[in-house]
Amino acid sequence: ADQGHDLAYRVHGALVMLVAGGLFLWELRRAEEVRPVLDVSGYMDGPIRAGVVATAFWGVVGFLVGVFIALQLAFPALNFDWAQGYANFGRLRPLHTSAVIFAFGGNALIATSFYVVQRTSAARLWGGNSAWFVFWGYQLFIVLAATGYLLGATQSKEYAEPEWYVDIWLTIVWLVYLAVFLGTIVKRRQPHIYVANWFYLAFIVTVALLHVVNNISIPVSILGSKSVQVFSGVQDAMTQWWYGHNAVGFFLTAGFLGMMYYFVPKQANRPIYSYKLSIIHFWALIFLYIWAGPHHLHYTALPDWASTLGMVFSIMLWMPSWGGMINGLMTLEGAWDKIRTDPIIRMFVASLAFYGMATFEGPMMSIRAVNSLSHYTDWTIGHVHSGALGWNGLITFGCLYFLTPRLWGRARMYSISAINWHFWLATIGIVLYAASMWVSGIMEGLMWREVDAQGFLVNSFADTVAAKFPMYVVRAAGGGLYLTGALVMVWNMWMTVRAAPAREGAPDTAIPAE
Ligand code: HEM
Ligand code: HEM
Ligand SMILES: [Cu+2]
Repeated sequence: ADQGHDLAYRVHGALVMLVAGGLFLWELRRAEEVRPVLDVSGYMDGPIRAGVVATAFWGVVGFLVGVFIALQLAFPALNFDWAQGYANFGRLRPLHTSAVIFAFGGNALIATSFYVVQRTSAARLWGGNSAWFVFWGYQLFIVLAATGYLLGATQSKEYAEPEWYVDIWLTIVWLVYLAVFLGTIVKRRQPHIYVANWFYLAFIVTVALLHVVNNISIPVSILGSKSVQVFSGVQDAMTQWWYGHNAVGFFLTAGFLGMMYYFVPKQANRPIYSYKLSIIHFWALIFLYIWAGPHHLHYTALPDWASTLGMVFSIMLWMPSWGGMINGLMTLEGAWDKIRTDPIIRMFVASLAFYGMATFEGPMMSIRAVNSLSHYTDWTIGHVHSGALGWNGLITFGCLYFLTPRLWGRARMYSISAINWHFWLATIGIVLYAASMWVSGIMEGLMWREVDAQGFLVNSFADTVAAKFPMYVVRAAGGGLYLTGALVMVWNMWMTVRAAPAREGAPDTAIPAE
């Protein structure tokens, strides 16, 4: 904190010092305390409750920043002069992407994976308080990353912006996460390893690998935040998009499929449609995803063959993706009426529909001819958000509605009609977001390539920016609706914990496996 070469490093030094000091005092104060012996047969749900709260909290923060940067794009005056260098679009954009993917999505994944692995293994989380370390260690990572962006510490790799010391910290937290998850599986009392755990495990292992390889860098000084990448030029670009694409594939897809495979059958009260299909599409998905990264680098210095390879694997990826969607949707066979009566099921179904849409659109955009139109345009942004808001967002909301009453001993959510409101606010928000971005993306793509009879470009870049204004306003409005829905959810969760009727019967015990 005292010797750091730059502001971010010094602030982070002070922050870590405060956290360490606080922990020291906390440990000291409980040193004399007699601690109750934990009920060894019960599940460890404390870190999951904390994770549910953190998911909702970071979700609201991330959506709020999303709406604000959407407004900044429509109304550039919102890049206030007094906030230049801290809260302009360039600083806030990575804050948004990390808040929604890693803070909102990551907390949802950690919390649900801890819930699912205990229930399906009939075992308490392995490693004593390690799960708490994972939870708090991960929050510290989020705070270091977020404050780092505002203070200008970034290695400029999309979705991997944090600097070297934050990366090292995340690696430690992540390895403990892996140990807790694997340890629980090893000590399971149910011989079978349920398929949801396969997806979660693939997510944890692959993200560890991606994170470490993409962040190999040498710090300029041990007392400063700046570091230099080991790879350079096109190798660096390829490593980055191998990482970036598989962050989508394993963070936003495989992990969330783990959620899907537990919570959709549970909420529908039906077995999954096909166990065989789940195994086939699991192996196909993880094998194909790893090769598709070059579709982010079409028409660059990347060799043609690599770009073709990425395109071919992306197109093949359509099949295992839809395998997951079909397996989720068909689980409702015989229970389709629930779509009408149960808004949580409706959220899951809509989420799977958006997953299907995004994984059809992605392979299409990976075709070089299509990409030459879509790349650099808002079409990509629309694709991202139909996956992120539709698939990741809605399935997470469904899981939060499933978990909140169960984790706080309530019979049900406080208000079912508020879930309905949330569903419609979110769905209309997504439709406005995706539709406006399709229009604006295809429009700007076509305007950029329009030439007159002499072969001169017809439109200046500024013309295309001006033409996008109405679509930017519609996108911001869609984001506003989505954010409002999330606030309704937070209110509903709060009221459930405070005022919903208590659940009858015994609390969960670890036998038999659910
Ligand atoms: C209220 C909801 C949201 C709004 C209004 C919003 C808005 C935005 C805006 C304005 C951008 C910058 C686009 C640009 O640079 O042209 C962006 C980027 C991005 N957002 Fe969101 N967002 C929202 C929710 C989410 C969620 C829930 C996720 C993920 C789970 C997400 C993931 C991303 C990603 C990955 C990018 C970067 C896209 C790229 O570089 O291609 N967003 N968002
Ligand atoms: C079969 C599945 C998928 C394929 C083949 C695919 C393919 C693609 C392609 C070709 C691009 C545009 C690259 C460019 O022009 O720069 C892209 C961008 C992106 N996709 Fe997908 N996609 C798939 C599914 C998804 C899903 C389900 C999500 C979200 C949950 C997602 C999130 C993203 C993000 C965040 C980007 C923007 C990356 C960036 O430039 O910052 N994709 N995808
Ligand atoms: Cu990709």
